[in-house]
Amino acid sequence: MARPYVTLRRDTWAALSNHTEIRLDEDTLARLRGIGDPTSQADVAEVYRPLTQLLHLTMVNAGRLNDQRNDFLRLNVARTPFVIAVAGSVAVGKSTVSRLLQELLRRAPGSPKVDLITTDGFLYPNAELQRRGILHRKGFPQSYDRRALLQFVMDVKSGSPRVEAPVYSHSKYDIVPDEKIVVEQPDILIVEGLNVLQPARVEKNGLSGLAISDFFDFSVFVDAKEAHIKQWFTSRFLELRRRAAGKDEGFFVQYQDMSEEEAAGFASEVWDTINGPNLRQNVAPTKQRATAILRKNSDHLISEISIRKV
Ligand SMILES: Nc1ncnc2c1ncn2[C@@H]1O[C@H](COP(=O)(O)OP(=O)(O)O)[C@@H](O)[C@H]1O
Ligand SMILES: CC(C)(COP(=O)(O)O)[C@@H](O)C(=O)NCCC(=O)O
Repeated sequence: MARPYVTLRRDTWAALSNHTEIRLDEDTLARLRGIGDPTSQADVAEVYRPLTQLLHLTMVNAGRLNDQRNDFLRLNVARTPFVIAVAGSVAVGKSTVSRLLQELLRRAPGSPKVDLITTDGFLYPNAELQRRGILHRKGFPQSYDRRALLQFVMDVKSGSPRVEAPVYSHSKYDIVPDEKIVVEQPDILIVEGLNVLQPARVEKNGLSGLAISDFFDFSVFVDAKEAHIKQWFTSRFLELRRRAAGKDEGFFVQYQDMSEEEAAGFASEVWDTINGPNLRQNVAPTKQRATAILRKNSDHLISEISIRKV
């Protein structure tokens, strides 16, 4: 049976890259890594350099096609941003992948302006989630203001000069009122989030039939076995709790009185009741929609890469 993907082992993938020097110094890499994420210089060279090259060639050719199409249509419009999505479970390491791609793409020929936004800014505030009875469903598709997110991506992709996105704080566990991220005509926009590859819903009114994924030029799904991701989630929870020790503000203060075992048990329960079901029901089923799938083994090491060929 024909498959739309070509799947390559890491060493075969690494050999595709020419030896253009895209390097990150150790301090920069340390700044980009998420909590508990061991991404190394070897990963940059073997996994992210070929991915950056593939992204860059896709971008250059998409830009050319757009220019020619606009000429044909006699449209006098500027080039609009190339949009890259990064999808995958909670705690799989999307943020590290997104921040690395941002940094590496900034170093690509022409030094493009690369902005990054996370979809958590479009979560409904806790008070609204509570009103809807879905506070225990944070991260599920229905916990986002999907219409506002779609409008945001359409506005950026259409070349609007200035577009604002709301901001979520993990430490407050809520939307930060009055804080905004401003996106001003980047060459590349990276959109990171659990549900970015969800297909369109059929709505009764308004923007029916469209999803943010209709505006992506390239998408990456970060994949791993659920048992490993749960382990990373639990370790991160314990680490964040440790870091909150002695502080009197922030979401993790409430877990200070628990023993390590109780805290691990609590994280495991959050996984089993919220993030695990969300992964299985909503996130994992969108994997095959991605242009690239990065498969991680138990150590976060990317061992296999699949790329859509048709
Ligand atoms: N409770 C938290 N407190 C502070 N930072 C957090 C918390 N949960 C997640 N993060 C950070 O937020 C980012 C997004 O986390 P998450 O949505 O789980 O995606 P991923 O781990 O795939 O990047 C990561 O950089 C992570 O380290
Ligand atoms: C904020 C998130 C929903 C992820 O948001 P994303 O940027 O992927 O849209 C997730 O990281 C999270 O914190 N889930 C919380 C589940 C819970 O503890 O209720």
